[in-house]
Amino acid sequence: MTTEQAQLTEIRNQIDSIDQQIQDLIGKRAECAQKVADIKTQGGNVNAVFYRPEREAQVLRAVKERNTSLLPDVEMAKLFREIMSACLALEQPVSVAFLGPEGSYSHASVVKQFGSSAHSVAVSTIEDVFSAVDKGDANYGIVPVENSSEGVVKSTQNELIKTNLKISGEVSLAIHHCLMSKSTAHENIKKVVAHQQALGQCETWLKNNLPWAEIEAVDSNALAAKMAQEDESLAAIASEQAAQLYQLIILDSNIEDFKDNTTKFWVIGKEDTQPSGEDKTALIISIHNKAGALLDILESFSKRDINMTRIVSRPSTDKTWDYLFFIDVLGHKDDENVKEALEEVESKAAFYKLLGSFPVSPL
Ligand SMILES: C=C(O[C@@H]1C=C(C(=O)O)C=C[C@H]1O)C(=O)O
Repeated sequence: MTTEQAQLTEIRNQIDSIDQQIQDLIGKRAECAQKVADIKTQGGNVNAVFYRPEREAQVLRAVKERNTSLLPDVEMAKLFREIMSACLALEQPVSVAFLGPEGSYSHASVVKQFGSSAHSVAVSTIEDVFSAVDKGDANYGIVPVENSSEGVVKSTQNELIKTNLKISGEVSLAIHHCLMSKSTAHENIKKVVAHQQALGQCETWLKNNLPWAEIEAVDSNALAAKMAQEDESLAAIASEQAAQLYQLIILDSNIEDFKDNTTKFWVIGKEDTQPSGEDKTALIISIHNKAGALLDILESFSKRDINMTRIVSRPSTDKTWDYLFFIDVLGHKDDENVKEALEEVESKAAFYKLLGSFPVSPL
């Protein structure tokens, strides 16, 4: 054996032994998760809630805080995200409705938030995500709220105004588009297919790199990838996961014109989420049409040092030129100062709806 081989064998033996220890510990962790399930279902409780977003956020934050390894904090947290996902599936596999088909960015956000052991349920519209959770066809749903270059998602806003469901989590997903095809050569591509939003986000890149190609908008990027699987003259713009799923070759990565392209998603469910120590609260209000009314409402937050992280306005659909405001603040609705501020806002607003409190995402 050469010295190099001997050195490698030595290290690989060490890795084998570490893996064995990790596996034993994961096994022990799974037993604990099972015990948690037994406690939750004690006395025949059939309404037990297994998924606890605030607890998961706390576990992931602790992982990041403890991390002194060579792995970046987020990579370490992602590993624990998967371990928790598998442990939760032992208690009860959680089902999550998303805007399909598989391989969409909504699908990627399900995996980011719930891990790959979650059971994802593809539906065809954002309205269907809400109704799947409402009817109990899925435990949770994930809906896109806002994209950094394209703005708010109107159909999600419309549903949020009407729904009785609560927001229980937030996922930020960096959107990196890839150009993919069955063919390995750019010159074979006659047409590029993608969702209108993705085409818009890659417009300059397409002009510079595939000036000869025809461009066609289709219903979703994942559908575009499906089409490219069947026709070598097509290239699709979609996610890396879509390329894997539809067995396409990635010709170019990160082809979006704006590099910080990010979409924010919300998790919707039936339960209130307990405080995790670092939370956000989302609400919708409309105000009386008088001078200073909005300022008056915002003061309820600012005088208590409550940080407002987002305010988005849109015309109300039932009264012309009345406005609705979608507001996010830092803090949980049960935190004393947030609670007081919300009570005050409710008393001042013409319309008030609390959408929920949820953990600030550790991932
Ligand atoms: C184990 C529990 O249930 C689930 C699994 C968790 C885990 O594996 O750490 C954390 C929260 C819950 O989603 C719990 O409630 O503590």
